[in-house]
Amino acid sequence: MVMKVATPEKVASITEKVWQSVYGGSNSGRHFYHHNHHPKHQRRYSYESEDEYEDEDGTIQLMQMGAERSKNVLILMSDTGGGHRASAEAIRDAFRIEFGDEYRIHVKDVWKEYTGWPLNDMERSYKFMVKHVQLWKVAFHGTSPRWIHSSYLAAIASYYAKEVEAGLMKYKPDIIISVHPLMQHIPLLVLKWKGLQKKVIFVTVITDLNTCHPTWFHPRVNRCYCPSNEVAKRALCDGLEDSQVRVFGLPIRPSFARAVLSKDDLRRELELDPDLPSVLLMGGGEGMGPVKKTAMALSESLYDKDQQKPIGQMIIICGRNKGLVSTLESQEWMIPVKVRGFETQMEKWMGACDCIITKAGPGTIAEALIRGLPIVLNDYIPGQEKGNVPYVVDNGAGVFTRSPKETARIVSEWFSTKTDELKRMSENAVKLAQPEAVFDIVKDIHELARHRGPLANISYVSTSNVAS
Ligand SMILES: CCCCC/C=C\C/C=C\CCCCCCCC(=O)OC[C@H](CO[C@@H]1O[C@H](CO)[C@H](O)[C@H](O)[C@H]1O)OC(=O)CCCCCCC/C=C\C/C=C\CCCCC
Ligand SMILES: O=c1ccn([C@@H]2O[C@H](COP(=O)(O)OP(=O)(O)O)[C@@H](O)[C@H]2O)c(=O)[nH]1
Repeated sequence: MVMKVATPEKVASITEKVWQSVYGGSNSGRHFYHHNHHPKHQRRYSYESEDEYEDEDGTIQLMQMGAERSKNVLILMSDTGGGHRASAEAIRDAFRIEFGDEYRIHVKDVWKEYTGWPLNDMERSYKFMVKHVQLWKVAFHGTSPRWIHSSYLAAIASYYAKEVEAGLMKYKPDIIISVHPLMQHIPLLVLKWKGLQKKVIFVTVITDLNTCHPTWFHPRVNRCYCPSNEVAKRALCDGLEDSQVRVFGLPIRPSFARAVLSKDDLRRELELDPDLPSVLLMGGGEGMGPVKKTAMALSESLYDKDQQKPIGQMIIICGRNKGLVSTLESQEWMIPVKVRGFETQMEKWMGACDCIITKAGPGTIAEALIRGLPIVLNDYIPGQEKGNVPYVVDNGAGVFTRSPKETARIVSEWFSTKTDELKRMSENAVKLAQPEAVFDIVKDIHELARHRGPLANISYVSTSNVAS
C-alpha cells in the first residue's frame, strides 16, 4: 500500500536533492561529493527495507513495511529527434496496460539532468550536425569502429561516473531500458564499477530499422531487442549471442495498436473534408526535410484545373518546428490544407489519411505501416536512416524521391488514375506492420525479471570511488 505526503519545498539543487535522497545529509557540491568516501557517510540502500522514495511529481511515497514493492524501470532516452521519446513512452504505456502497478516507469534523459558537456547538450549538437549533413556523415561513420566509440564513451564514463551513478541510483532501477544508441556503454560501465551489473537487468531496445550505428550493440546487455531481421544480423555480426537477441519490431505507442477508429469518424472529429482523399505531410518530431517545397507542389498537383476543384486535401504536421508552422500558415492554398504544430495524437491524424509523405524516420514509418498508409519517403538522414529507404521500397510499401514535384505527381496519381497502386501498397504496409511489438517486448522483459528471482533483494550499497 502506498501513501502520498507533500514534499518539502524544492529548495535544493538537483545535486543536493540527489545527495539527500541517495546519501542523506547535506551536500556542498560536486567536489565534496567526489571526495566523501568514508564508509560512515555512506547510506546503505536495500530494497527489502526500503521505506521511502521520491515520486516523479515530487511527492514522497511511503511504502508500508511488508507490502509488495513495485519494480522500478528506468528508460534512458534523449530528444535527439522525436523517435526515442515516442518509443520510450510506448514501452511505458505498454507496461502500464499489461502489468498495472507492478512496475513504476521513469522515462528520463539522465545525461541532460545530471551530467555536463557534451552529454547534457546532445539535442543541440545533434540538430546542428544533421543540418550540416557532411559533418553528420563523418561523425556517424568516423565513430563506427568499436575501438573509437568504446574509448570515447569509456573516457566520458569515467569523467562523469559519479553524476551518472547519482542519476541512475535516484530511480533505484531494477531494470534499465535504453532506447538510445549512446546509452549502453556509459551506464553499463558505471554499473560494473559499482558491482551492480548482475543485479540490475539492462536491456537495449533499438529504434532504428536497418543501418543502425554499432553503439547500439553492447555485448553485456541482458537483451537486445531488434526491430527487424536486418538489425538482428548486424547485432550477431557485432558479437552479440543468439540468446541476447530478440526480434519483435519497433515499439509503437499502444494507441496505434489498440485503438480501432473509423476514418469517417476521425475526419469529422478533426474537421477534415469527409469525401476528399487526404495526404499527411511531415518531417519527424522536428519538422525536417523539404516540407515547404513539397506542400507548395502538392497544392498545385492536387487541384484539377479543368474542373476547377481539388482532388485531395493535405495535412501538414510540423512537429516542434514553429518557424515552419508560421511560414505555412501565411501561404495561400488551392486545396483544403491544415497546418499543425506538434501533435500528441498522431494515430488520429494518420488514421484520417490515405497516404503519407515523410523523411525516413523509423518511428513515423512504423506508425504509418500500422495505419496501412503508403509512404513517399522524401529525405533521409545519412547513416541511421539510409537503410529505412530499401526497407520500405523493397517491401512494396512506398516509394522514394527527393523531388517535391515528383512527390506531388505520385500523390496526385494515387488519388486519381492509380488508386489500385495505392491500395496494393496499403496492403503491403499492413503486412509489414508489427503493432504488437511493444507488448511482446514488455512481456519478454517481465519474463526476464521473473526468472532473475526476487529483485526486491537487491541492495544498492553506495560505494565510493567508482571514478577511479
Ligand atoms: C575519426 C573521426 C571521428 C569523427 C567524430 C568526432 C567526434 C564525435 C562527434 C560526434 C559523435 C557522433 C556520435 C555518433 C554516434 C551516433 C549514433 C547514432 O545513431 O545516433 C543517432 C542519434 C539520433 O537518433 C536518431 O534520430 C533520428 C532522427 O533525427 C532518427 O530517429 C534515428 O532513427 C535515431 O536513431 O544521434 C545522437 O544522439 C547524436 C548525439 C550527438 C552527440 C554529439 C556530441 C558531440 C560532442 C563531442 C563528442 C563526444 C562524445 C560523443 C561520443 C560519441 C562516441 C560514439
Ligand atoms: O507532431 C508530431 C510529430 C512527430 N511525432 C512523433 O515523433 C516521432 C518521430 O520519430 P521518427 O523516428 O520518425 O523521426 P525523428 O523525429 O526521430 O527524426 C514519431 O513517433 C511521430 O509520431 C509526434 O508525436 N508529433
